[in-house]
Amino acid sequence: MDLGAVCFYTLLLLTVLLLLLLVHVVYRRFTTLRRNGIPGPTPYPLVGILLQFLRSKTGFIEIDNYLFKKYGRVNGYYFGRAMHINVTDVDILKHVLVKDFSNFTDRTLGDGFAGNPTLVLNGVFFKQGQDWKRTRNIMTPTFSGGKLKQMFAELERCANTLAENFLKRSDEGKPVSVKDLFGAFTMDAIACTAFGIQVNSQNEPDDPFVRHAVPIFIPRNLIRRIPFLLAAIIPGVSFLLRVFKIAIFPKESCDFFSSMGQSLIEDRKKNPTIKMDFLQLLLNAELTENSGDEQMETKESTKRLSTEEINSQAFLFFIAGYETTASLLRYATYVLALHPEIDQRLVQEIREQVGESELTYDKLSNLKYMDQFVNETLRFYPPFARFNRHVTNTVTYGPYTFPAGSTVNINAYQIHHDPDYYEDPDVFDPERFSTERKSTINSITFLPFGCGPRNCIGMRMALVEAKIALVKVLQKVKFVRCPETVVPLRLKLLGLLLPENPVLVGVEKRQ
Ligand code: HEM
Repeated sequence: MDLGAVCFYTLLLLTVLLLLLLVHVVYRRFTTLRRNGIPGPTPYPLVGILLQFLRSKTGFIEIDNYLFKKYGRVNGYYFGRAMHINVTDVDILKHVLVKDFSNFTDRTLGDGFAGNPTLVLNGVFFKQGQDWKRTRNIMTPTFSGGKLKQMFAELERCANTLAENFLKRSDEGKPVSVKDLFGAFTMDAIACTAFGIQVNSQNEPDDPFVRHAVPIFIPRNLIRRIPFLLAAIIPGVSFLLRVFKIAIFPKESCDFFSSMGQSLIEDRKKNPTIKMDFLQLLLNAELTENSGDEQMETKESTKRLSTEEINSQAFLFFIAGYETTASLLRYATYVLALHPEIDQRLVQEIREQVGESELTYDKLSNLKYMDQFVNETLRFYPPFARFNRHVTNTVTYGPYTFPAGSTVNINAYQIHHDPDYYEDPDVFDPERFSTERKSTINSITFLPFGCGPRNCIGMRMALVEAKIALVKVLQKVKFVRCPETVVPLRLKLLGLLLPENPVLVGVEKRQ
């Protein structure tokens, strides 16, 4: 055999060996879950369930339901290369969210997230490990009941504008897309509570704040999602996203909020104010920690947030609080349009407890039926219905081993509609949350704000904001079902729970 042929056959052999090695590595990867006792569908090589996900009209409502029915309360699948484990078992949920929190501290952000600017990545939602803990510890006091009380007047001002706007729409006698009005309200509310600026997005949609905020929440079409989907399949794509700064959040909007926050912070530092917004509260936390002693300073600096970090938190409140709270209000009005008897009870309670008098924080806290109604709305339609935890170290629960690096998914929508956890789960019944009955609900199965040390930091704020809006609006108008109201709602679940079409209801002036 001549030298050329020897080289050719050696190369061929090496190529075959390399291919076999690759097949072996891919095979090992895509059988990891099964080898660890986690049942699930046989994955399509490289893409996992990605194609089913793209085809599905209801997103994870249908997919998770199918997996649960076929494989049980702990099941696994692959999204691209990533290993995912769905859990609806209460005991394991308790371990993941609370008891073994140190092994589940972080969220899995996904490879597609790498290209986002630091304004986004510095937000507490996205931070990891010790850095998350430090940030969360500094932020927690800013959400106390006392601080919220001080923001009450601003929230009330925004809610008054909202009620007036609904009243105007009642004169028009046309179906109303309630999300548009509630979205503008939550935007105003966040602008004043997070940044301390008065925006009237409810009546001035051309305000620069509004113009830059709106694109953040418009879902990307398939073409624009391709780079992020590729990152889930092909190793190395996330590196390219980072290098070329290809971000899920629109760059222009991020730049706008980054420089706006920066100049607000600088301005506040130069001209101290007694404003009571999150920006100021975080700045106060920074100043309180500043002892003036240089040695101390270095030690203490781990306890403070940098200007850049403060800016990121204010931006995050906006991302986390805008769509979620507006969604809660959208679903609440939809329910009221279909259930006039619930509307009646709410209005009666508002008349008895508030009447024509001024609304206060304490009066709001005394609205018991309102609280039951809001909780049941959050159970029935949890706005942020699917969240996750990253598995840091391999851990075993009974027959299941969760490999390090995999992701545990918690589908609150599915858990809230599980007949083993809620009797007649598809019946809307605020009485489930009455004083007598609510103790029968296992807290780990009510997850609209997540659970454990990494739950929603804005929960109290969201509840106060939503309840003020409902009181003010229901004092003025009534929601009714109209021919354009779609019943039942068709929903899609990605992380947020969204209706397929805008929710349209009739609005009538309350007599
Ligand atoms: C009805 C409205 C809201 C709902 C349903 C909601 C729901 C959630 C959920 C499910 C999580 C994940 C929890 C977990 O992983 O266990 C979360 C996290 C978070 N939410 Fe909310 N949220 C709402 C409003 C707000 C508001 C108004 C703010 C801020 C002003 C906010 C700020 C945050 C932050 C910062 C996190 C991340 C916490 C961390 O990682 O430490 N949320 N939210």
